Amino acid sequence: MLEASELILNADNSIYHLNLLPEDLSDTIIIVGDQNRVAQVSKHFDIIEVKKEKREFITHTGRLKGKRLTVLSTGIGTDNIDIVLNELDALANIDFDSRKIKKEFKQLKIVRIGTSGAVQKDIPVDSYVLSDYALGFDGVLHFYENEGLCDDEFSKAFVEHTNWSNKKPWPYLVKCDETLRERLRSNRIRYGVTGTNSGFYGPQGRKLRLNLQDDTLNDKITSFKYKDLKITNLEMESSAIYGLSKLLGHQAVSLNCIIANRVLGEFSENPRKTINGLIKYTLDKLTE
Ligand SMILES: O=P(O)(O)O[C@H]1O[C@H](CO)[C@@H](O)[C@H]1O
Ligand SMILES: O=c1cc[nH]c(=O)[nH]1
Repeated sequence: MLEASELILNADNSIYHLNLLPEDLSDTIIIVGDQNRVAQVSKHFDIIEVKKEKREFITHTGRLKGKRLTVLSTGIGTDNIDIVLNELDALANIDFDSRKIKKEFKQLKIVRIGTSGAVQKDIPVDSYVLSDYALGFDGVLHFYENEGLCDDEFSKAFVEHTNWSNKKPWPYLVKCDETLRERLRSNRIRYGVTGTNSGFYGPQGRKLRLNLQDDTLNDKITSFKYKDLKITNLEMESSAIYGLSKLLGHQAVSLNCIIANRVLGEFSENPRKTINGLIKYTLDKLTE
């Protein structure tokens, strides 16, 4: 039995941070960083059945072309993803009355629709990248037993190429779910390796007033190659989404809207329009 301090439920039996009851959730879930993006997704639904929120976690569940879908905001960062993935899984796979893990496992499909900055010249702003792999610079996965999940040879080559400081977490590489990737695939999408950072400024090599530990890190990220893989873009959630989904047995894919090109110093002139394009694309694919 899970103690009150471990599986934390609110007075109405909803899960602590997400404020959701098991029946509020569909098994296909779109996660977005920005709270305002939830309505940008759910405005396309034919009907919205559930609207709940707490802190940065806003959830709408509804139906589109007969398919039940949930869209949920995570806020920024892998620390929030640790909360969201664990609570989504609890909603699906733990009985809140008995506080025991259910005998029958329910698999969730999780699709991130997020913004991101490209680190390759040939990935233009306003394009879309599906993360075939996520490379985590954040360290969240190291707190879980994860033997055999990550490609350590890739990480070793990356650490050597970048002269990665041993004061930073060991970068971990996790693959997307191939079945869900197949479902979301098309020639409108590029594919790549997404670096997940623990911050937007220093950790992504942005220098405003503070000096960086390694001024050349982004150049080394751009020039890094392992077999036929190159790092394509940077954002702040995908590695923990992939890592925790794999450990929990769920399918996950991260779709990135490229709003910045860090090599060319460019930023999208209309990010909202580009994000809306990716939202429509994803909804079409999920309801095909
Ligand atoms: O647009 P979202 O989904 O928030 O994703 C990206 O944008 C945020 C930073 O501006 C980070 O969360 C990053 O991953
Ligand atoms: O450069 C960018 C753009 C969006 N989100 C990020 O995390 N980085």
